[in-house]
This record gives sequence, C-alpha cells and structure tokens, in this order.
Amino acid sequence: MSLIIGEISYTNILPLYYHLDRESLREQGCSIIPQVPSQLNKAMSDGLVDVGGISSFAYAENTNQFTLLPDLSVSAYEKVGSIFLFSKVPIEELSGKSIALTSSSATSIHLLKVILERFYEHTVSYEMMKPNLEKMLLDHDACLLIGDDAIMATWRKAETLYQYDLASLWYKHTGMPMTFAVVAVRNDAIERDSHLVGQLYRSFIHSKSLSKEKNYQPMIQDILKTYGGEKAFWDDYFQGLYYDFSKREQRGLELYYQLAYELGYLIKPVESIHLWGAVES
Ligand SMILES: C=C(O[C@@H]1C=C(C(=O)O)C=C[C@H]1O)C(=O)O
Repeated sequence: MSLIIGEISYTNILPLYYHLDRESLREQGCSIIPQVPSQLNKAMSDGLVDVGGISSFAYAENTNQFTLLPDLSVSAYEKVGSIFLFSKVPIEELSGKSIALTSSSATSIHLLKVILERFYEHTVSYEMMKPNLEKMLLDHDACLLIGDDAIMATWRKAETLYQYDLASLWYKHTGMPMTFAVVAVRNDAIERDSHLVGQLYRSFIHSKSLSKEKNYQPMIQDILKTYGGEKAFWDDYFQGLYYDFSKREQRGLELYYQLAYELGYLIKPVESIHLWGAVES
C-alpha cells in the first residue's frame, strides 16, 4: 500500500497541504513530490503520481482516468491575486499582438485564451516560455504569469505595464467564480488503495479547516521567511482564495470547460464533474 502524492509548489494551494499528517502518511509508504502544476498534470496523466492538486484544465483532459476529491479546490471570485496578464498596451488593444505564456500553467493559459478570444474577440499569437517577466517581455507585447512567479513580478514590475487579474476578468464577464486547481486521484489508485486515499482525503480536509481556523497563521509566518513580502499582503491574499468546491464553483468551472471546448482547446466536452463518493445522477 502506498501513494505518490503531488504537491503544487506554489503558496496558493498551501492551506490544503500545510497541516497534512505527513509523518503518518510517510509511515504508510506515501511520498510527496513538489512540482509546478504543468509537471504534476503530466506526471498524473502518465501514472507517475497517484493523487494531488493539479490544474482544473488537466482534469477536463483526463475525466476517464481521474476522479476529484470533494470539497477541495483553489478557487477565486472577484480576484485571485496571483494570476496576471502583464501588458505593454491596454487589453482592448491586444488584437494581432504576441503573448508569452508561462510553461507552468494549464488552466490559466486557456482561461486567458477564452477571455481574449471570446470576450474581446481578439486574434493573438502565443508562445510558451519559462516564467520570467523580463525575458518574456523582450520579444512579446504581453505575458501571463501564475503563482509565486506572478506575485514576485507584481513586486518589481515596471510602472508602465498594465496588469490584469484573470479571475477579475472572468468574474466581470461571467459573474462566476473560477476554479484554478482541483485535487484529483487516479481511478487505478482508488481501486488499489481506497483506504489510504480516504485517509489522505480526511487529512486534506483537516488541513483546510485548520488553516482557516488559524486564519492562515502560522503558515504565513513560514511563507514570510521563504518568500518575504509584507504580512498584510499574504493575509489579504489568502482571504481572497476559496478552498471549497461547492456547486457554485463547479458551475463556474463547467462554464469554463464549455467555452474551452467551443474554442477547440478541449477535444471532448466535459459531461459531468465526477466527485469521489458522489452518487451519479
Ligand atoms: C491560484 C493559482 O492557481 C494555480 C493555477 C494553475 C494553472 O494555471 O494551471 C494550476 C494550479 C493552481 O494552483 C495561482 O497560480 O496562483
């Protein structure tokens, strides 16, 4: 019995992992692998990771192989605070321009495409690049960064750049929340080790509840040591993120999947979001 657990190496998902009972999971043969979302998405779809946080877009590409753990996500309503388009021109003027996209993302790069193509009717060229604001903007008109790369970039970006929060743009045009990450488990891992998946699930829920109960302290104290910044910034950041996955967040995600499918970014439509233990209707 063992599980390989993926852990997104960005602070946004930390409340789900911070209070995990790592000791007990390790004793039962589990290992935890920290990687950026795009790497975890691939590792999970290749069967190298069994369970963990992944891009919500990656779930849509693997609905036949993955099941979602209920009540867990990284979602945002009016702002996310760590997924930004940095642009040399206002967003309305991006048609015909080139945009560099961070290679660490799957959800946000497709969300940006949906927003620009569907809501602004822009035709834009894209290039995937390693996350680095300065290098990305050398040969491009705009760039998309996520996670801590985006946060750090806001701390040092030039005043001349326009900055757009993708959750705010999505909310403005749809009135819906956006779910960036979900916690998925491979169906073969459920068949093999459902007891351990259950234990891990309860530990995720415990971590989420305890993180909220403690108002994200002492997690923020640790983040300050690693990343710096102001305590007030991190307090505000975590207050703006939602870690539940209620019907409302699911409806927002379904709309995103539908638009991504209509624009050809998903090969198959997502018929339904499959939650572990949920009765199929
Ligand atoms: C909230 C964020 O969401 C992240 C964005 C992801 C993506 O774009 O694929 C994947 C996982 C999330 O942790 C963030 O990057 O800040």
